[in-house]
Amino acid sequence: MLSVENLEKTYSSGDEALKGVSMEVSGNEVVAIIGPSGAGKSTFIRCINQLTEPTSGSIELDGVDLTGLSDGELRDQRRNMGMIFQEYGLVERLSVMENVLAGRLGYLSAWNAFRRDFPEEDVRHARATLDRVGLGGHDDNRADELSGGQRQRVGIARAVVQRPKILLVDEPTSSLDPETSRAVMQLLTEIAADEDIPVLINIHEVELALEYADRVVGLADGRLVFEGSPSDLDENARDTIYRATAESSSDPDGDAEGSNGTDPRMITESR
Ligand SMILES: Nc1ncnc2c1ncn2[C@@H]1O[C@H](COP(=O)(O)OP(=O)(O)OP(=O)(O)O)[C@@H](O)[C@H]1O
Repeated sequence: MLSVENLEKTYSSGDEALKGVSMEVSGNEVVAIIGPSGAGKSTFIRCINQLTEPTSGSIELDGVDLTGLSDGELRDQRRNMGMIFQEYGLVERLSVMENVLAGRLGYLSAWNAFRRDFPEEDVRHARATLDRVGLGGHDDNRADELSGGQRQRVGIARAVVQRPKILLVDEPTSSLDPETSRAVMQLLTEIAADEDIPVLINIHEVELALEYADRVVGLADGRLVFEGSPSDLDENARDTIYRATAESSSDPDGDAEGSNGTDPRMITESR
């Protein structure tokens, strides 16, 4: 289970990207984070993976606090978090198989990692995972020979072979056409069930979140302002998520979100 408590992030530029966000993600649920540009969605995912250091708050994965770890401890904990990126994050000149096996590098000794010497079991698992994501037979293709949708499937396979405890997914469909986007979202929901792990997805496209997520979280101006099932995300809820940024920038007290004060699902303060 991922448990985030009162997470804050202020960049050195002074930008307050997260202002006390708390949430839990567990089981094999698919949770979509939506919100306007600049709401803090990417910062949230990057803080969980410690690609960005939070300013304060706690992040626990299966009871282990991920903040303040030594480099070695962080390396071990990162193995537990599969990360999937908007721009795929592949090494374009390497083969599909080499890219997928990169997900196992964190398990190798430094010497074997240097030589890219993977156990046979890792290679078997990588091949089976490539079949699973619909890329069987593409092992030897270079990554730059693939379409965007295929590249994202390689990114998903690389995360899955880590055998992570959670998948963190940052805008997986932003570079894809609508049909491919739906196929990628479908695959992610199937992986959550097959691997029995939760999936936390930042996503711009609200309709995709509604179709594929079990739960939707709305961020606005660094705060969690909505949390509920897709069916709870009615027009009023959407309005709150997408209006809050504009209102808070003209609200000197910074407490404009939830100002309608009528909907119990709207979260007006950090928990
Ligand atoms: N590296 C950084 N240095 C300084 N400020 C940053 C940095 N990254 C993000 N920010 C600021 O933090 C705030 C939140 O940005 P973030 O990228 O997390 O939002 P987002 O919801 O993911 O937006 P988008 O949907 O456009 O990607 C914004 O004000 C942004 O300008």
